[in-house]
Amino acid sequence: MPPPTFHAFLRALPKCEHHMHLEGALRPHILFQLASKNNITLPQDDEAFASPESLLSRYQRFTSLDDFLHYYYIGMSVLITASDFEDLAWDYFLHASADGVAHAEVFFDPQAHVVRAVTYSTVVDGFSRACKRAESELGITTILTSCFLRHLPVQESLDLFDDEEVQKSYRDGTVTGIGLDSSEMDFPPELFVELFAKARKQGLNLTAHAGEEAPASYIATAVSDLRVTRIDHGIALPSSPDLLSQIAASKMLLTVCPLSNVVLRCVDTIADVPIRKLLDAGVQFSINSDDPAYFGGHCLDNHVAVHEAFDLSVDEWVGIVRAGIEGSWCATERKGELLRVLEGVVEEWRHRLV
Ligand SMILES: Nc1ncnc2[nH]cnc12
Ligand SMILES: [Zn+2]
Repeated sequence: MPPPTFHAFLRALPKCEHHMHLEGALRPHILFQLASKNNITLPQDDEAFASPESLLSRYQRFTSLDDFLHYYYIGMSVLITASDFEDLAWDYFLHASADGVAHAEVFFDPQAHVVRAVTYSTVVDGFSRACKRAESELGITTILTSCFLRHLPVQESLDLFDDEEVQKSYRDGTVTGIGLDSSEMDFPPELFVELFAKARKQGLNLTAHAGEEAPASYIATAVSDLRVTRIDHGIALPSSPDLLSQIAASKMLLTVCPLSNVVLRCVDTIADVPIRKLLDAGVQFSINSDDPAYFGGHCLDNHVAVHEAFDLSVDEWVGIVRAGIEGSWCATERKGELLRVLEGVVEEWRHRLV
């Protein structure tokens, strides 16, 4: 743990979280409660599902992204009603608020719900109700981004994108962007060029998971072919010095998720997340929780873990948080507000931290 004062400083910073999957906030004991309420039978041939405790201990032994995704998709199968989705997101926003998150751009995976006959509107109604509450009761501004699952046939993503309910959510601004997630290896970004071209034409924000387990070439094609304005994870970036310089010069934001990278064995330890390399190269990045219920920590825990591993200076932290504000998809006025809060925090804390 950093000294108590530094921990309080990290908490006080007006952090923007850009990379968290709302379904990844489903904690095992809630998962079991919802399974019982909604009459969902959890797999009986896997002893991990014997109890919330055994499930949680299985989460500590993930072997890869795909091993995690297996549990992630089973877990979310207990979400049925709009209230289930609302309660899940609200639980996340309460944690985010306690962590000092000021602005949250959150993902959800519509294809994983519509395939179970839970309608897109049910999911979006529930999540957007929680977003509205987060804004009015917690003062957290929010943005919802619909992610498409890259392990499924491309045509399924195009069909869902064109669906009337989905289009309505884009038109009315309830959902303002698309992302690309799920199994990465062998599903390179360029497969989804048509989907992203359509979304771009509609003025949606574009992001993609890239360079999490797969090499930097996935980051390159996410940028060149999908024309994303953000990269989720991107930890493979330093392996390509030219691309590293290009991303740094473009000021594109990487949404780095340190605890996730360790738990999913993309790196051995937090010290192997390329935080120092990104800072030295001038790459803009934010620090995020990805799937907090599965990876053992929320946004602040990720900041603390990075501080413990890299012992960053106050100025480096201020730079990271400023990059997060500037790289957010919120309105310019909100960015201005958050930058002023950041200035106030620095003024209040700098003398206490020397
Ligand atoms: N870390 C991750 N990578 C890819 N897809 C995901 N879906 C939820 N978490 C994910
Ligand atoms: Zn993710």
